[in-house]
Amino acid sequence: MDDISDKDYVVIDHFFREELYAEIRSFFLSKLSSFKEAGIGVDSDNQINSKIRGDFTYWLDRKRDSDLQNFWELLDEIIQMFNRYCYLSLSGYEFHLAHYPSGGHYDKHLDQFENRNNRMISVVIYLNEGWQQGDGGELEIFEKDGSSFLVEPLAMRCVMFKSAEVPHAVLQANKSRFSLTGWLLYQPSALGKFFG
Ligand SMILES: O=C(O)CCC(=O)C(=O)O
Ligand SMILES: [Fe+2]
Repeated sequence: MDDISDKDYVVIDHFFREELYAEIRSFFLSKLSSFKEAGIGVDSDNQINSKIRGDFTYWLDRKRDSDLQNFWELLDEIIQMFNRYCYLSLSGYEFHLAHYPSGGHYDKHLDQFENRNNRMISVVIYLNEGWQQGDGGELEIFEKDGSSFLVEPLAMRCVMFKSAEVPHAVLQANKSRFSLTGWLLYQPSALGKFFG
């Protein structure tokens, strides 16, 4: 909590109990055939441009995806913590599973859209067991002074950052790259269901 207040981002390893991690990963694998090519922008603006991003996503829905019940409950706790310790007024979230096939990347961007600015905190959880140097798909985080550093997308690692403040990019993956990505919202939104 202190890190995200001071530095705008935080990287946490071993974020989950093993059991919860295993549940998320097996859910991910069970949905892999239903992923769709991700777009950029919101709603009617939503365009697919694989020059900018090359991932495939599956938007989650708490009611339908009740196999992730333990994850949803953890998320409720995380939101409460942000509200209590960082004085945010988070009241919703939107999450998707993301698959970057080999060759996929995402250019430098911010997670807020021009016409929609309710994404407060970005949360990325990586599911890549046995990731090694050379597999690619590192998350590049840009600091305010323009310097940047790389975060390896290791299994059980969670990265959180302020959606409006931290520019970031996903370097080209040389192997399939799996993650669970989402946004904690200032106001709830159903938009997530309609794009990606
Ligand atoms: O998967 C990641 O490391 C970041 C993904 C991302 O930036 C996004 O989906 O907006
Ligand atoms: Fe992003």
